[in-house]
Amino acid sequence: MPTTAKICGLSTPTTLDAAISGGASHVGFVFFAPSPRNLSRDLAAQLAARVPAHVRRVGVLVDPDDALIESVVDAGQLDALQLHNTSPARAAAIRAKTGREIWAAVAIRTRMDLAAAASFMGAADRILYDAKTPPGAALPGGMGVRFDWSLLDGFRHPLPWALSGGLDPANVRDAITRTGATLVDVSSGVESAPGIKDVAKIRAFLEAIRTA
Ligand SMILES: O=C(O)c1ccccc1NCC(=O)[C@H](O)[C@H](O)COP(=O)(O)O
Repeated sequence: MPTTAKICGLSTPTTLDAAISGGASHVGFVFFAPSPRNLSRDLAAQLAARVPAHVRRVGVLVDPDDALIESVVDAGQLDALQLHNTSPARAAAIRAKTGREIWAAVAIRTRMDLAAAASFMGAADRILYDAKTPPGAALPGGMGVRFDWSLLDGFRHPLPWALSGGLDPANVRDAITRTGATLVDVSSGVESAPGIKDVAKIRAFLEAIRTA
């Protein structure tokens, strides 16, 4: 099965267009104030309008309250909500309330961290295995941290899944070969500085997965 990609943290028309024309299956919009990729509702609406129907819009949220969800889901025309630091019960409630596909981010550093994935059965539609960011870090994702992919060896995935954390144009082919991921997610690996996406790196990443 060919691998597809979500380019996360897009915030300009030019870089969004590069992700779309390069073949991304998903584009990610971050709604988390401390992030350099945080979008206002209005900018999200402008960007969302550029996305063709075959590309899915994923909103990235950190244990969001109802007000934030109500503010961004329609404005960003979000097809899926990627939830970080959110309990299974809350994820299930958000899924019931919005009717949107739910991706549960599970932060991985050790094999024991994988156990959390099963707790999202019935609450989420997909697990995003992401690297655990360092204690005290400002963000739970988007920091270019990679986890040991061998932790996934032999793991019985409880749900469809995607691989994330520290991917870039140079390592994504190995990541796919090593883990068998059919969906990969990248943010800082296609940036020139935090929050600044780089068109050439986006193209290189998408080209790399096409030839994986
Ligand atoms: O990217 C952010 O700023 C962000 C902020 C708050 C929660 C999650 C965030 N990103 C989540 C993502 O989906 C990233 O693509 C993922 O963590 C991988 O990031 P990277 O290691 O930089 O490729």
